[in-house]
Amino acid sequence: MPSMAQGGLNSSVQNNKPNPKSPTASLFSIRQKIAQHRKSLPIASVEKRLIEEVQKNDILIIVGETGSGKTTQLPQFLYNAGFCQEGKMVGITQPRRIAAVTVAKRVAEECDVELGQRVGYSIRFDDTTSTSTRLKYMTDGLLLREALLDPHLSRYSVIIVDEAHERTVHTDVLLALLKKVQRARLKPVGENGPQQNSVLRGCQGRKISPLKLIIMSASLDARVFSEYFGGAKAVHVEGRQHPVDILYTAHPESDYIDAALVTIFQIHLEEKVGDILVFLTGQDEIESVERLVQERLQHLPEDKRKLLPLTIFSALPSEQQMQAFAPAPTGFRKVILATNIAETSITIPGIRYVIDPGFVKARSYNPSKGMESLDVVPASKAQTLQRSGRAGREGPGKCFRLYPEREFEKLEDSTKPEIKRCNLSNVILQLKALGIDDIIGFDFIDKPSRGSIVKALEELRLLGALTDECKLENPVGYQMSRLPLDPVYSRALILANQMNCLEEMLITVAVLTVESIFYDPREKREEARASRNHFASVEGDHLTYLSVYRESDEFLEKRKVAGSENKIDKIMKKWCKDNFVNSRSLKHARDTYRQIREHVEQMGFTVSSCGNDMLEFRRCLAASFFLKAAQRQLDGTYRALESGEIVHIHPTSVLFRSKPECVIFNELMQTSKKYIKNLTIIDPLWLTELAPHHYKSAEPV
Ligand SMILES: Nc1ncnc2c1ncn2[C@@H]1O[C@H](COP(=O)(O)OP(=O)(O)OP(=O)(O)O)[C@@H](O)[C@H]1O
Repeated sequence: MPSMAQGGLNSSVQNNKPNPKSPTASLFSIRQKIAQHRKSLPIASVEKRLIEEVQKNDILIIVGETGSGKTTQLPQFLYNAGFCQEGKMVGITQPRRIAAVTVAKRVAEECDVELGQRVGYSIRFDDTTSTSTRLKYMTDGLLLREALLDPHLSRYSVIIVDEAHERTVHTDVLLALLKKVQRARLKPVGENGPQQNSVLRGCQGRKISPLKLIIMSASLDARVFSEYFGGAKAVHVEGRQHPVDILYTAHPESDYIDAALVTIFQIHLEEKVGDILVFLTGQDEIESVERLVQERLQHLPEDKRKLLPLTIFSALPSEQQMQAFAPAPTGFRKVILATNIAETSITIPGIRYVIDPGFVKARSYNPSKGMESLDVVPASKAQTLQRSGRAGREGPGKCFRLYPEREFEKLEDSTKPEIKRCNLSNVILQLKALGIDDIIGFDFIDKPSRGSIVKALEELRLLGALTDECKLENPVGYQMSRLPLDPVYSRALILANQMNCLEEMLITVAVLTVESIFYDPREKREEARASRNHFASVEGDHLTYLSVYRESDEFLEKRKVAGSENKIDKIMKKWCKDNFVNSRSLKHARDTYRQIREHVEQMGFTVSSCGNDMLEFRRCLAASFFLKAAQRQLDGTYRALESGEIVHIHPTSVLFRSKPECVIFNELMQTSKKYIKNLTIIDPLWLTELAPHHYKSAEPV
């Protein structure tokens, strides 16, 4: 792979400094600092060569160290080189929402423009772009949705797929789609090469020219991508902005949570100024470390307590995630407890220390059993490299890996592509909506197993999205593809609309999207259980969630709480604490409810409620989730009707003790046992009545 050594600098800073006493002086100095910072990035020295490579190659793979400036600078180089003329845009995709948002804000600041003007971001439920936007940061999933409306992606001159090493299912599908779009936008190859004079018409009759594609990461196996794109050129941007010292433990740690806590306090008490970023595996773990940090702080002398724990995980509402990006109050050190959503692309100002216990929660899926599992597994080398890359972005940093160096050598190089370990029904429905019919023959970079494709097609057929010939032809299928939800939840909303319980289903789906609506501290388990009883419905978890949500609504209503979001948040937090409800999860559920409600209303649905007729709502749950039904066996275990698996009711379910005869459930998870979660009691006869195409005879047992 040719590399680009650091050479001359291309950016320039203005020399005509204003009077230091003038009001514009401080603004000038901020601008000057930013300009100097940009000049100092390794990528700045190769701007001209990179642009030449983009001009010469329709597909370019760029590998460069973390922090070298790929994500923030390359789009600006392309803008300056004229790639956004005639209203065209450069699109930059990120696997994570948080990265799309924070990077766009930073680039807008660097360009000295208002966010949403030249530079903007667009993520599910939050679009800041305008007709003036030329550099558009977005999630890979969002670009896939855009392709539904504009199959040639005709508004883009260049698309940059950033952090491609993450190999999310959306990145993989997007790469395949972009390959197709690029071909469609090329004229038949003539003597002048492929990229000249080619003009097609976009969906709105606009002229469209060839599409440039750039694939980018710091930890990319460039060969895999190059081969996939028929020998595409790969270049390496050399140079790292600031050094990061990597430190390992001498021996393996038996308890990585405890080791992380010890390291947090060691840094806090012994190291120089600088904030700390700790990578943990999930919301529960993060919240328990947050509490432990608070507790241990109480044992420190008053003047040593200035450590502020903050959190970042995907179920946290965006504005709360953003709190981690604000500077710590004077004299305080921030310790940010994050999942791997903070692993790539983002720069959190102030971070000098990273603590990496070396684990990640990874989803896997067994299509034949329809069973998902979420296991804590060792992170890959690519992930650990990204993690250490979060230190050293503003100055030299340190990364504390909580395992011995010999363990690092044993890690997998990269993470197994998500497409090989997830339920594909969502992706396949989207591909179908994009007009891609032959899923098995589709040109994936890594083919998912035939078994999981067949299973997903079957599921979509049973949900009524596809015809018996696996074609997307009916209105229900199109409606389902328009909703940004798992097909089974989209179907549930469509059915609820017909059965007059859309309001109840919207709440249910919103609550099901959060990790856990209840707060269950180990030390107060009994008290928490007693409080949960107050919400508990004998008919199951879904109705219990409804009552939590509704009681929180009534509480706000009674108080006639008006005023700022902050005031509402405060009051809600107190209510949640008293009722052992997880306030962050509830807030997330409320936001999601609002967003999905907007979607269904745009689709022309009227949100009506079944009032107290919970029978109708349970019938609707049965009609929606009939693929996940389970029947009690003589020995008290359950048999999942679809797969025949022997399963157990999860102890967190309100039905754990009552053991009803027949239930529907939303999740089948393998942890210490095969557990079903989120259950509602149903009459087994409903299955044959409401899903006769699946349960043909009158005996589902
Ligand atoms: N929000 C921000 N606030 C302050 N500085 C920032 C911010 N975003 C980026 N930077 C600075 O710009 C540098 C380059 O960031 P950029 O995201 O372009 O690098 P990258 O090569 O894409 O890194 P990675 O591979 O880790 O995504 C960072 O190291 C940091 O110094």
